[in-house]
Amino acid sequence: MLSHSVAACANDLPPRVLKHDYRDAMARLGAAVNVITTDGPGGQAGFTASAVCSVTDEPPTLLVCLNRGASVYDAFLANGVVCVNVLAHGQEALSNLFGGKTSMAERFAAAQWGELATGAPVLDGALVSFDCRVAETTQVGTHDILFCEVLAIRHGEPGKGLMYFERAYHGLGI
Ligand SMILES: NC(=O)c1ccc[n+]([C@@H]2O[C@H](COP(=O)([O-])OP(=O)(O)OC[C@H]3O[C@@H](n4cnc5c(N)ncnc54)[C@H](O)[C@@H]3O)[C@@H](O)[C@H]2O)c1
Ligand SMILES: Cc1cc2c(cc1C)N(C[C@H](O)[C@H](O)[C@H](O)COP(=O)(O)O)c1[nH]c(=O)[nH]c(=O)c1N2
Repeated sequence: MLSHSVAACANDLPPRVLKHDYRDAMARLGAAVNVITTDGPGGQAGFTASAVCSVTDEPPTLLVCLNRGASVYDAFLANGVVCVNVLAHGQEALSNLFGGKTSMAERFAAAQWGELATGAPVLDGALVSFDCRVAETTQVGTHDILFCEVLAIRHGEPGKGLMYFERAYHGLGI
């Protein structure tokens, strides 16, 4: 009962945060940079994502937020498989290529790729890659949240991670 009235109260609050203020604030929430790939009946596609995190280890599941306006959206929807390739420091150019407005051919020509269980492209030189099937999808605002069940993992060479913080890339770690 209490939680119901709290929720009703929360729904009555007026929206106070503008989009650009939200983005300015989010710029301070540092995150790892990943290239998310897919392949299958919808074709090969990939995009850069920082909105990625672990959900549960039983079953091993991570989430990826994908803007429905992205050119890659239809391919991801049709294929139902993804590979989350965690970028290493030094792969900034690849992040920018997969970050938009370049053709898929140009994006994939810039690196070497393998595959694991699903056929989604696995990036040579990634710190680690998670090969997944999309178990569930939820829509929130402009984005789909893909809940991705991990079917196989490939570890790359250890090295510095690539972080995105204050709208710039930074190396992190050893
Ligand atoms: N989650 C996302 O979709 C996301 C995250 C990072 C960057 N981007 C893309 O890269 C561009 C450059 O980003 P930037 O960090 O240099 O500057 P920015 O001012 O556009 O974004 C600052 C921060 O806001 C968040 N953000 C940006 N666009 C978002 C969106 N559409 N939905 C949810 N969160 C969003 C991210 O955390 C981002 O790091 C953005 O305009 C956007 O197109 C998208
Ligand atoms: C560092 C960084 C981080 C992100 C992005 C960009 C960059 C540079 N982009 C944007 C995304 O990569 C871009 O929109 C896609 O490549 C699709 O662009 P096209 O529509 O194909 O031009 C992005 N998009 C998204 O849907 N979810 C995300 O988490 C992120 N994160």
